[in-house]
Amino acid sequence: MSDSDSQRDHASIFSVAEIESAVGAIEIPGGAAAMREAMSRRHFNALRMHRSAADLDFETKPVDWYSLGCKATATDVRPSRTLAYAGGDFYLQDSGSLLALAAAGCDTDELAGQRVCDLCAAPGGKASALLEAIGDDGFLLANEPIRSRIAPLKYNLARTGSDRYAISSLDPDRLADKVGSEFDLVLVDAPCSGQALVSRGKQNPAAMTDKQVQHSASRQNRILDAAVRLLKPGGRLVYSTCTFAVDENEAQMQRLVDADWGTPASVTNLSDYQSASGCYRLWPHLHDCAGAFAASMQLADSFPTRTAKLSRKKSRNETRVSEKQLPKDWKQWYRESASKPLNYHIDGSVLFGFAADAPAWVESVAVAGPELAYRTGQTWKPSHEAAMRKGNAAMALQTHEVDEASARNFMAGSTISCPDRGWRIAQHQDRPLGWIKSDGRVGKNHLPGSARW
Ligand SMILES: C[S@@+](CC[C@H](N)C(=O)[O-])C[C@H]1O[C@@H](n2cnc3c(N)ncnc32)[C@H](O)[C@@H]1O
Repeated sequence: MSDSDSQRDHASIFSVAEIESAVGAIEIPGGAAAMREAMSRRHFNALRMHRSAADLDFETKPVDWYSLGCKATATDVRPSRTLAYAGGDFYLQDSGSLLALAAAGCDTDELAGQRVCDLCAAPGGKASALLEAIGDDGFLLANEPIRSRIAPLKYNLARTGSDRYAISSLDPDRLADKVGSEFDLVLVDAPCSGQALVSRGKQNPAAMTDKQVQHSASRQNRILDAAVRLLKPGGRLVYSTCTFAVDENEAQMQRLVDADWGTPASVTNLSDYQSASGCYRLWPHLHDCAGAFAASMQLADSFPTRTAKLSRKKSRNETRVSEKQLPKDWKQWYRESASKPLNYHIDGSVLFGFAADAPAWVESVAVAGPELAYRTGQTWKPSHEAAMRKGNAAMALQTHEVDEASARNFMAGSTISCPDRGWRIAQHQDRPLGWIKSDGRVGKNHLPGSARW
C-alpha cells in the first residue's frame, strides 16, 4: 500500500459524526464533512527560515500566520536535499506547527534576550525556533523527559548555530521544584491524542476516542500546573497541541483562567484564527496543514513565586573543567570570544561549553548542551554541533570553502580535496556543512551519519 493510500484509509475510518464527537463542543467552521475529506489529503511541509538565511533558489509562497514560514510552490522540489538546508538556513515542519511559534512571537523581536523554557521539547522543531528568536543574549532550557528522544533534540538545536541553551530531562513537576519561577515564557507543546496526525498515518486511530482524549487531558493538566510554577509573575505561557478535541485545547486554558492563575493574552497577528479568547486553531480543510491548536496566557502578577532549589548531588562545579583540562588540540579547533566566556563541562565522553552568563541552576539540571568535542577511546575530536555555530562563543578557527559539486559530495559522505592540513569546517557560500580533517591533500569526512544525505 502506498503512503497516500494508508493516509486515506486512516482518515476514512471515521464518519462525520465520529469526527464531530472527537472534536467536542466547538463548531467546525466549514463543517465536519469537508474536514473529513481534507484529513486524507497530503499536506507538504513548510520551511521555517533562519533569520540570517540567504535567498532560496526555488520559488515559495508565504505561510499566512508566520512571517518566517513559506512553502515551495512546485511539488517536485525537495528542500531537504538542498545545501541551504544542510547549512541550517531553514527547518522543515508542518505549517500547523508554526501556529504555536506565532503565538510565542518567534517571528518578531519580542523574545530577544528573554529566558525561555520549552517543557516538552523533542524533537526540537519549536525549541529551535525559540532559540533563534531569543538571539545572542537570551537563554533556552529545552526539557524532554524521555531520554531516548534527546538525540534528535540535540541535533536540531545545534543546527540553529546558537549556543545559548541547555537540555534537561526531567518530569515537569521535578523541574519546577528544582528551578523555580525563572522564565519569561514557557512553551508547553503537550503530548496529546494527536488527532491531526491520524490523517498522516502517524497516529493510532484510537486517538479519536474519548478514552484517549481524557487520558491525554489529565496528563496535560499535570504538565500545565508545573509550567505555571516555572513562570515569573507576569510571564507568558504558550500552550499547543496537534489535536482537535476541545477538552485538550480550549478547556485546558479555561481551567487555568478559572483558577485565576492568569488571563488570556491575545495575539494580534492571529486574530483570523481565534477560537476563544487567547486561543487559536488551524483546520486541515481551511489552512492546508494537518491542523493545530495554540493558546497564549499571561500569568497573574499575584501568582506565588518560588526560588530555585538546587540539587545537592550534582551541584555547580562538579563536572566543570578548567581550560587546562581541555583537549590538547583545542586551540587548533576553536577561537573563543573574550566577551562571551564559556563554562566547560565534561560529562563522560562529551565536552560542553555553557555560556558563562547562563542562569546558575543550568549546570544542575542539564544533561546536554552546546557540544564542543567528544572522546572516542583516548582521542578527542571536535563535535559536528560546534561546526554549525553561526556566532557567539567558541567558533571554529579554520574553514575550507568548497564548490557546489564538492559540497554535495561532502553531504553524501565523500572525502574532498583540501591542501591545508588539520581540522577545518567545510563550507559552501559561507554556510558551514561539517568538519573535515585533511592530511594536506584529502579532507576526511567527519559528518555524522544522521546528517548525511
Ligand atoms: C508534541 S511532542 C513535542 C514536539 C516538539 N515540541 C517539537 O516541536 O518538535 C510532545 C513531547 O512531550 C514529551 N512528553 C511526554 N510526556 C511528557 C511529560 N509528562 N512531560 C513533558 N513532556 C512529555 C514527549 O516525549 C514528546 O517529545
